[in-house]
Amino acid sequence: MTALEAQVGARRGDFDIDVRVTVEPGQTLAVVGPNGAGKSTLLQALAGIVPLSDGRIRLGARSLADASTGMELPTADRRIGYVFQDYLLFPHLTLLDNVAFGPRARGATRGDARGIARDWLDRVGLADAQGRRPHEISGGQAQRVALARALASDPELLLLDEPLAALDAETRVAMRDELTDHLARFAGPTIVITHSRADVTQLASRLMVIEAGRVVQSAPVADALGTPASGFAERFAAGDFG
Ligand SMILES: Nc1ncnc2c1ncn2[C@@H]1O[C@H](COP(=O)(O)OP(=O)(O)OP(=O)(O)O)[C@@H](O)[C@H]1O
Repeated sequence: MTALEAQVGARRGDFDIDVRVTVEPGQTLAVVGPNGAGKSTLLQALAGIVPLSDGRIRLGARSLADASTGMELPTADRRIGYVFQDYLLFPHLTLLDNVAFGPRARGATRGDARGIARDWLDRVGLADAQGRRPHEISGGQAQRVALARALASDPELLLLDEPLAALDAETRVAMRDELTDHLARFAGPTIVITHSRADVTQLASRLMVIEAGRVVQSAPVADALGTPASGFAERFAAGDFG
């Protein structure tokens, strides 16, 4: 079983984060905070897109990064599934090849990678659309492809950056239910960034509030929402952000 244990120091120009995060296998941690608090920076540091300035990242027995030695495992070798805020599908590739990209990058033959991709498109209900390109599908479908692509590479850690934010209200409710099912089947740790209280209560078991690059609160969801530790956390718990 693979837990995430990280102490993440990272810089973005004048801005920096210093966040300790632990997520157990099969657990989902929701990360909330005001705009610019450093939530995406945290995920990008975990994924190796932004280097650590301080701290270390461990995933199970593996060290992904250690600032004390300068070790940074390349993103492709971290075994991380990442759903970006705006999905970032490859526009010129079919849905099948978008999803096959991860397994292919991990060394699967073209045929095997496509087989895995077909299986994942089937699981997210898009088997019939495998030959389409991203501009030919809806936002909800793109969200499903992005999730299939993240999971098809058999990740040990799942990072979701506002995965439902771009969807209309009705689609969001349906996709939240689908995401709940996928997360229940995923054995590794998951971190989901969101601005939605409904996402937190339905998807996550723990909640972490980040403000100005620092952890303000980290607790089981019910405790965090019941005793919010800051003005932002209080407004979030009251459902002011949807
Ligand atoms: N590529 C970059 N170069 C320099 N600064 C950046 C870069 N990306 C983000 N920042 C800055 O880093 C800070 C944190 O940004 P980040 O995207 O991590 O916040 P966030 O909590 O995810 O915000 P949001 O809720 O708006 O997505 C912000 O002040 C932002 O302006």
